[in-house]
Amino acid sequence: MLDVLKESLANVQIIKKGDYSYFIHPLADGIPNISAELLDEVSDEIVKRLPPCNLILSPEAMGIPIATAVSLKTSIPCSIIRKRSYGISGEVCIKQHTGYSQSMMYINGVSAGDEVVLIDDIISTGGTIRAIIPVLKTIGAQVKGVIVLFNKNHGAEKVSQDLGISIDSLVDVELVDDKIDFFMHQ
Ligand SMILES: O=P(O)(O)OC[C@H]1O[C@H](OP(=O)(O)OP(=O)(O)O)[C@H](O)[C@@H]1O
Ligand SMILES: Nc1ncnc2[nH]cnc12
Repeated sequence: MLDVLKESLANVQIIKKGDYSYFIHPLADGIPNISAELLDEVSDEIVKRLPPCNLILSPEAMGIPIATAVSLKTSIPCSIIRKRSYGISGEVCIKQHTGYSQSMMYINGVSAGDEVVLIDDIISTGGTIRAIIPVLKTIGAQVKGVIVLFNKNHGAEKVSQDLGISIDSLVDVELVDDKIDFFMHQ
Protein backbone atom coordinates (compact mmCIF):
# COMPACT_ATOMS: atom_id res chain seq x y z
CA MET A 1 0.00 0.00 0.00
CA LEU A 2 1.14 3.49 -0.83
CA ASP A 3 3.73 1.75 -2.96
CA VAL A 4 4.41 4.69 -5.25
CA LEU A 5 4.97 6.95 -2.26
CA LYS A 6 7.27 4.36 -0.70
CA GLU A 7 9.28 4.14 -3.90
CA SER A 8 9.54 7.94 -4.14
CA LEU A 9 11.27 8.01 -0.74
CA ALA A 10 14.20 5.86 -1.83
CA ASN A 11 17.33 7.90 -2.48
CA VAL A 12 15.99 11.35 -1.61
CA GLN A 13 18.70 13.99 -1.62
CA ILE A 14 19.39 15.97 1.53
CA ILE A 15 20.64 19.53 1.46
CA LYS A 16 21.42 22.11 4.14
CA LYS A 17 19.69 25.45 4.48
CA GLY A 18 22.11 26.95 7.02
CA ASP A 19 21.98 24.47 9.92
CA TYR A 20 18.60 23.12 8.82
CA SER A 21 18.50 19.72 7.11
CA TYR A 22 16.11 19.55 4.19
CA PHE A 23 15.16 16.65 1.92
CA ILE A 24 14.15 17.06 -1.70
CA HIS A 25 10.99 15.21 -2.74
CA PRO A 26 8.53 15.64 -5.62
CA LEU A 27 5.58 16.55 -3.39
CA ALA A 28 7.60 18.78 -1.04
CA ASP A 29 9.56 20.56 -3.75
CA GLY A 30 8.31 19.74 -7.23
CA ILE A 31 11.75 18.18 -7.74
CA PRO A 32 12.19 15.54 -9.15
CA ASN A 33 9.00 15.64 -11.24
CA ILE A 34 5.67 14.87 -9.59
CA SER A 35 4.36 11.76 -11.31
CA ALA A 36 0.62 11.49 -11.85
CA GLU A 37 0.70 8.08 -10.12
CA LEU A 38 2.27 9.55 -6.98
CA LEU A 39 -0.17 12.46 -6.79
CA ASP A 40 -3.09 10.12 -7.45
CA GLU A 41 -2.05 7.66 -4.72
CA VAL A 42 -1.35 10.33 -2.09
CA SER A 43 -4.52 12.28 -2.79
CA ASP A 44 -6.62 9.08 -2.69
CA GLU A 45 -5.23 8.34 0.76
CA ILE A 46 -5.95 11.88 1.97
CA VAL A 47 -9.50 11.69 0.61
CA LYS A 48 -10.02 8.53 2.70
CA ARG A 49 -8.92 10.38 5.84
CA LEU A 50 -10.63 13.71 5.10
CA PRO A 51 -13.02 14.87 7.84
CA PRO A 52 -16.30 16.34 6.57
CA CYS A 53 -15.67 19.95 5.52
CA ASN A 54 -16.84 22.58 3.05
CA LEU A 55 -13.41 24.09 2.34
CA ILE A 56 -9.89 22.80 1.77
CA LEU A 57 -7.23 25.35 2.66
CA SER A 58 -3.60 25.13 1.69
CA PRO A 59 -0.54 27.38 1.99
CA GLU A 60 1.45 28.06 -1.15
CA ALA A 61 3.48 26.66 -2.71
CA MET A 62 3.79 22.94 -2.14
CA GLY A 63 0.43 22.35 -0.49
CA ILE A 64 -1.17 23.37 -3.78
CA PRO A 65 -0.74 20.22 -5.94
CA ILE A 66 -1.95 17.94 -3.14
CA ALA A 67 -4.88 20.17 -2.14
CA THR A 68 -5.90 20.61 -5.78
CA ALA A 69 -5.94 16.85 -6.39
CA VAL A 70 -8.05 16.32 -3.24
CA SER A 71 -10.41 19.08 -4.33
CA LEU A 72 -10.83 17.46 -7.77
CA LYS A 73 -11.64 14.09 -6.21
CA THR A 74 -14.13 15.45 -3.66
CA SER A 75 -15.60 18.50 -5.43
CA ILE A 76 -14.79 20.46 -2.26
CA PRO A 77 -13.49 23.93 -3.13
CA CYS A 78 -9.94 24.85 -2.33
CA SER A 79 -8.53 28.18 -1.12
CA ILE A 80 -4.83 29.03 -1.21
CA ILE A 81 -3.04 31.01 1.49
CA ARG A 82 -0.83 33.28 -0.60
CA LYS A 83 2.54 34.89 0.12
CA ARG A 84 1.39 38.04 -1.65
CA SER A 85 -1.18 40.56 -0.59
CA TYR A 86 -4.18 41.42 -2.71
CA GLY A 87 -5.28 44.19 -0.32
CA ILE A 88 -8.92 43.24 -0.69
CA SER A 89 -11.61 43.48 1.94
CA GLY A 90 -11.43 40.71 4.55
CA GLU A 91 -7.83 39.75 3.78
CA VAL A 92 -6.01 38.55 6.92
CA CYS A 93 -2.23 38.80 7.18
CA ILE A 94 -0.11 36.36 9.18
CA LYS A 95 3.63 35.89 9.71
CA GLN A 96 5.06 32.47 8.85
CA HIS A 97 8.36 31.24 10.36
CA THR A 98 9.85 27.99 9.10
CA GLY A 99 13.24 26.47 9.96
CA TYR A 100 14.84 28.44 7.13
CA SER A 101 12.59 31.36 6.19
CA GLN A 102 10.17 34.04 7.29
CA SER A 103 7.36 35.31 5.13
CA MET A 104 4.09 37.18 5.31
CA MET A 105 1.08 35.11 4.25
CA TYR A 106 -2.40 36.29 3.35
CA ILE A 107 -5.69 34.47 3.91
CA ASN A 108 -8.62 35.33 1.67
CA GLY A 109 -11.79 33.39 1.09
CA VAL A 110 -12.38 31.89 4.53
CA SER A 111 -15.61 32.97 6.27
CA ALA A 112 -17.18 32.57 9.68
CA GLY A 113 -18.93 29.20 9.85
CA ASP A 114 -16.68 27.53 7.26
CA GLU A 115 -15.64 23.99 8.13
CA VAL A 116 -12.04 23.90 7.03
CA VAL A 117 -9.43 21.18 6.56
CA LEU A 118 -5.87 22.42 6.13
CA ILE A 119 -3.71 20.37 3.76
CA ASP A 120 0.04 20.81 3.38
CA ASP A 121 3.02 18.81 2.13
CA ILE A 122 4.96 18.84 5.40
CA ILE A 123 4.96 19.92 9.01
CA SER A 124 8.40 20.48 10.48
CA THR A 125 8.92 23.25 13.08
CA GLY A 126 5.17 23.78 12.93
CA GLY A 127 5.67 27.52 12.38
CA THR A 128 3.36 27.58 9.38
CA ILE A 129 0.47 25.76 11.01
CA ARG A 130 0.90 27.62 14.31
CA ALA A 131 0.53 30.90 12.40
CA ILE A 132 -2.57 29.81 10.45
CA ILE A 133 -4.79 27.98 12.96
CA PRO A 134 -5.43 30.77 15.51
CA VAL A 135 -6.37 33.15 12.70
CA LEU A 136 -8.91 30.70 11.29
CA LYS A 137 -10.47 30.50 14.74
CA THR A 138 -10.56 34.32 14.98
CA ILE A 139 -12.32 34.46 11.60
CA GLY A 140 -14.92 32.11 13.07
CA ALA A 141 -14.07 29.13 10.88
CA GLN A 142 -14.11 25.65 12.39
CA VAL A 143 -10.87 23.75 11.92
CA LYS A 144 -12.03 20.20 11.25
CA GLY A 145 -8.52 18.83 10.85
CA VAL A 146 -5.05 19.18 9.39
CA ILE A 147 -3.58 16.59 7.02
CA VAL A 148 0.03 16.64 5.91
CA LEU A 149 2.00 14.21 3.81
CA PHE A 150 5.21 14.38 5.91
CA ASN A 151 5.51 14.74 9.68
CA LYS A 152 9.13 15.71 10.23
CA ASN A 153 10.79 15.12 13.62
CA HIS A 154 7.44 14.88 15.47
CA GLY A 155 6.31 18.39 14.50
CA ALA A 156 2.70 17.19 14.28
CA GLU A 157 2.57 15.81 17.81
CA LYS A 158 3.97 19.03 19.31
CA VAL A 159 1.64 21.37 17.42
CA SER A 160 -1.36 19.12 17.87
CA GLN A 161 -0.88 19.12 21.64
CA ASP A 162 -0.23 22.88 21.88
CA LEU A 163 -3.15 23.92 19.67
CA GLY A 164 -5.62 21.19 20.63
CA ILE A 165 -6.25 20.11 17.06
CA SER A 166 -5.82 16.80 15.29
CA ILE A 167 -2.98 16.59 12.75
CA ASP A 168 -2.90 13.51 10.55
CA SER A 169 0.09 12.54 8.42
CA LEU A 170 0.94 9.81 5.92
CA VAL A 171 4.65 9.47 6.69
CA ASP A 172 6.81 10.20 9.74
CA VAL A 173 10.22 11.54 8.82
CA GLU A 174 13.23 11.49 11.12
CA LEU A 175 15.89 13.77 9.68
CA VAL A 176 18.99 14.68 11.65
CA ASP A 177 21.96 16.13 9.77
CA ASP A 178 22.23 13.89 6.68
CA LYS A 179 20.58 10.81 8.17
CA ILE A 180 16.98 10.25 7.12
CA ASP A 181 14.40 7.59 7.99
CA PHE A 182 10.83 7.29 6.81
CA PHE A 183 8.05 5.45 8.67
CA MET A 184 4.90 4.88 6.68
CA HIS A 185 1.64 4.84 8.62
CA GLN A 186 0.45 1.77 6.76
O1 LIG B 1 6.40 23.31 9.81
P1 LIG B 1 7.20 24.38 9.16
O2 LIG B 1 8.59 24.52 9.75
O3 LIG B 1 6.48 25.68 9.13
O4 LIG B 1 7.50 23.93 7.66
C1 LIG B 1 6.49 23.54 6.79
C2 LIG B 1 6.27 24.51 5.68
O5 LIG B 1 7.48 24.70 4.94
C3 LIG B 1 7.20 24.60 3.54
O6 LIG B 1 6.74 25.82 3.06
P2 LIG B 1 7.63 27.00 2.47
O7 LIG B 1 7.16 28.27 3.11
O8 LIG B 1 9.08 26.69 2.53
O9 LIG B 1 7.14 27.13 0.99
P3 LIG B 1 7.13 26.12 -0.21
O10 LIG B 1 5.85 25.34 -0.03
O11 LIG B 1 7.12 27.05 -1.33
O12 LIG B 1 8.34 25.21 -0.14
C4 LIG B 1 6.08 23.59 3.49
O13 LIG B 1 5.36 23.68 2.28
C5 LIG B 1 5.24 23.94 4.71
O14 LIG B 1 4.23 24.90 4.41
N1 LIG C 1 11.38 19.32 2.16
C1 LIG C 1 11.66 19.60 3.44
N2 LIG C 1 12.60 18.88 4.08
C2 LIG C 1 12.87 19.16 5.36
N3 LIG C 1 12.32 20.12 6.08
C3 LIG C 1 11.39 20.85 5.46
N4 LIG C 1 10.66 21.87 5.91
C4 LIG C 1 9.88 22.28 4.92
N5 LIG C 1 10.08 21.56 3.81
C5 LIG C 1 11.02 20.64 4.13
